[in-house]
Amino acid sequence: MKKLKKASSSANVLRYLWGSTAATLILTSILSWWLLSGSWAAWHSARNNVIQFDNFYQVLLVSNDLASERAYANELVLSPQEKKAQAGASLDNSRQITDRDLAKIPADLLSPALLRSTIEQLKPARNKVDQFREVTLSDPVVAQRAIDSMVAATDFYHEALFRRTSEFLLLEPSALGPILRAQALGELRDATGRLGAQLIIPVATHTPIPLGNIEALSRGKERIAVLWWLLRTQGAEAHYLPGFMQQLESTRDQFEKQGVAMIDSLVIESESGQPYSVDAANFALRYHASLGSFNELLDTYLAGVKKHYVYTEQQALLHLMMVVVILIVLNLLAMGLIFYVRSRVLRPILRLNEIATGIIAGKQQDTLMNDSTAEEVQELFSSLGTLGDKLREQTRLSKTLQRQSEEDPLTNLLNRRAFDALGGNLLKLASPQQPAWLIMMDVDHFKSINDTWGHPTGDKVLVQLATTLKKFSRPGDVIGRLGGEEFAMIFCSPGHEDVTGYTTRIQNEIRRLRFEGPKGEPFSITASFGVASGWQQELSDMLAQADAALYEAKNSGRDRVCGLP
Ligand SMILES: Nc1nc2c(ncn2[C@@H]2O[C@H](COP(=O)(O)OP(=O)(O)OP(=O)(O)O)[C@@H](O)[C@H]2O)c(=O)[nH]1
Repeated sequence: MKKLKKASSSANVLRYLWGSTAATLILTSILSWWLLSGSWAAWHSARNNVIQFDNFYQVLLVSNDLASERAYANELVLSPQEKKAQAGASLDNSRQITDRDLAKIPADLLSPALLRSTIEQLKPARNKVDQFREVTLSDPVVAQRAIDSMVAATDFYHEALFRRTSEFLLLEPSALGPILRAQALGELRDATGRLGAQLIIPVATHTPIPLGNIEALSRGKERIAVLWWLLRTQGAEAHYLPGFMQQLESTRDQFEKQGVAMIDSLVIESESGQPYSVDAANFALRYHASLGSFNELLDTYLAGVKKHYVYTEQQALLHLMMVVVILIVLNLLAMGLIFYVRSRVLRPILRLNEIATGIIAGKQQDTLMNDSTAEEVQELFSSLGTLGDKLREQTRLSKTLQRQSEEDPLTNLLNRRAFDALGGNLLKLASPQQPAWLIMMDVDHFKSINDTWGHPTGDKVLVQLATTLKKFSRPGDVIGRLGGEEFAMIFCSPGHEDVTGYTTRIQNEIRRLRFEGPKGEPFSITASFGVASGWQQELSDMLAQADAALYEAKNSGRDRVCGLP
């Protein structure tokens, strides 16, 4: 029962270990998933921001290119004959930039159909502007048409841009601020360009500015004021674009002082009927120059935001990789620890338990251990081995001592004390049907053997007698040397016939024994027997009875058995 309990407790320990391993695996997987999903989401969002903003950058760039191209187109329309070639070259250069950036827009950003439509809108507008490569402005209506068709082509593209912006924001709401502000910058560039366009024809034709243009100027200024206000509301960009606000203010200052001031004075001149203080070509050039910083402003903003998004993405990726590496290391450590404890500590301890159980049961145990066992457990193995050796030595010693305390050293039969103890136990098992029989035996004239042949010869006789008694005894018989040349046997037997036969066989055997003196002199011996039987009585009483019978055998001539019923 105890053994079973020990075996099941060993199995339990292993079960608990596997249970803990499974629990650790599940918990670390949940923790890993939780940590990884957060880092993954952060990285994914940062990466999305980079991609989306990059896409938006492409689309916005074309808007900016178109605004710029419009300004060069205005310059060409208004330029005097001698400057036509230079203005044409600048316009060509600007158109190349627009076409290059348009070609770069991937099909999934703006549909090919939409791009085709933009190009189709652009082509006739450009053709109308190209009429002014050779001829100077003569018909203001034709010139206005050329300028308006360029504005219409830009408007068409802007519609597509707005649609795309709202799609971006749906995809990645976290980029809302930067994308709206970038769009506002693009709008600002466009609105400031359109403002100047309202004055080009009146200035070129030296006519008052029509009311419609004055209203358009007023709406344009309001639009620009709203855009300036919107751009002041900086979000997180304030941290990673520290010089941007300053650049914004200086751009505004430059535009107010040069562009807006020029427009305002032209409007006053128009309303007061004065001639314009600047000719159309100069106006176009100077106004275009006052818008130069808008392109830089947009470039600074877009490049800064993109750089920030790329940096954020790199940081998020680094964080994600660190989390992955840490989790892998942690998982490996946890697994390693579990397997270390299992193979180097737990299994050896279970083996130690087996060895200790074996030692308790008195079995010889093999205390060899695996080299990979933990050092402390190895020491335990070695100590247990030593303990086992010592216990076995102790057991052997105590067995020897016990045998010595119970044995007669000459004949190896039980001594008197052991005979009394074992004989007393046997007597307790006796019953009327199976009484105990006690036979006392004493060598006849043993003194004369000693005297005649010497003490060593007497010893040999005693040893030979002991051998003879053992030879005739049965398992369970208790045989002892009571002292000197006196021996006794006690056993249980149902009837005296058996005892008589047994005693006679021993008596005859002793008679047949042949001994030699120190010089080979032959002699033989006889012995006298006293028998007693009984149950439920003390051994000492039976010994007294047998002794009395032995006394009788001695007195009645020796070499005989007395006391049998
Ligand atoms: N050799 C030897 N002799 C022993 C030992 N123990 C006792 N004796 C001797 O045994 C002898 C016993 O002699 P007694 O008691 O006179 O008896 P006995 O000579 O046998 O005479 P009966 O018994 O009357 O026949 C003594 O001489 C003891 O010294 C022993 O261990 N070895």
